[in-house]
Amino acid sequence: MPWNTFMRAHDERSPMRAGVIVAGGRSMRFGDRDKVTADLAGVSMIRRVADRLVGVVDTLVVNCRADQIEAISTALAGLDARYATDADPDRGPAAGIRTGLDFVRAEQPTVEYAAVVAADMPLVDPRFVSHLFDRAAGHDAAVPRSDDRLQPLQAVYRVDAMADACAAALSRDEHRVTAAVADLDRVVIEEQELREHADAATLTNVNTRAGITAIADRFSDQAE
Ligand SMILES: Nc1nc2c(ncn2[C@@H]2O[C@H](COP(=O)(O)OP(=O)(O)OP(=O)(O)O)[C@@H](O)[C@H]2O)c(=O)[nH]1
Ligand SMILES: [Mg+2]
Repeated sequence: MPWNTFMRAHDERSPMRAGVIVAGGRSMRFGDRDKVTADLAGVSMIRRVADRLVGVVDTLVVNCRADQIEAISTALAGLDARYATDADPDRGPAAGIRTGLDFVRAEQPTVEYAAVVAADMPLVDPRFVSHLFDRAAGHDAAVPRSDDRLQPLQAVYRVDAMADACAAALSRDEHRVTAAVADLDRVVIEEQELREHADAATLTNVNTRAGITAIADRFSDQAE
């Protein structure tokens, strides 16, 4: 069954939710092209992420470099996505998250929480993203932990708090996203809760061409 490609029907009583797809990396391990627009069983990887997110958010923002917009907007044709481009590219995912959340803060002030998802996580489970929004309520963040590692690139953040925490970390020359997360009032989603609320592959990320091949059969029902 195709994923819902329409934005979540917003309930006026609840605060708006954003989805921020972080896509500004150089895909060095992937080879000679941008992995986020690479084909994954008939559909580009970033499109697969976006199609899964739009059913659980009210607004969609893509963080990338200016030179990626043409290819990414082609991949996302028909979706109402906004673009938050890195003024200073190649400063790592924390800088990308900051760019995306600063954009939301400026352009979409009614958004309190945003799901941040890396563009290379095409198996992101929308049911889990919804759960992360529920768990973040009243806190600054809900971040999963798997194999003893925080997974800050599939997490929900209070927009102001995480934008400020990323800015503070970067100003200390600290580029790890987990350094920013450490400054937040965060809820950590441990393995058992992850198992209960997410598809087992939700955190899978693709770095290489072999990584595409390894998960392609997960999408065989949706191939054109
Ligand atoms: N905005 C921005 N996003 C980044 C940057 N580096 C990585 N990312 C994103 O963060 C996520 C995880 O990063 P990686 O898996 O290292 O991806 P990558 O850096 O493109 O790939 P490699 O060059 O192989 O490390 C991906 O969605 C990337 O697009 C960056 O410098 N700026
Ligand atoms: Mg990288």
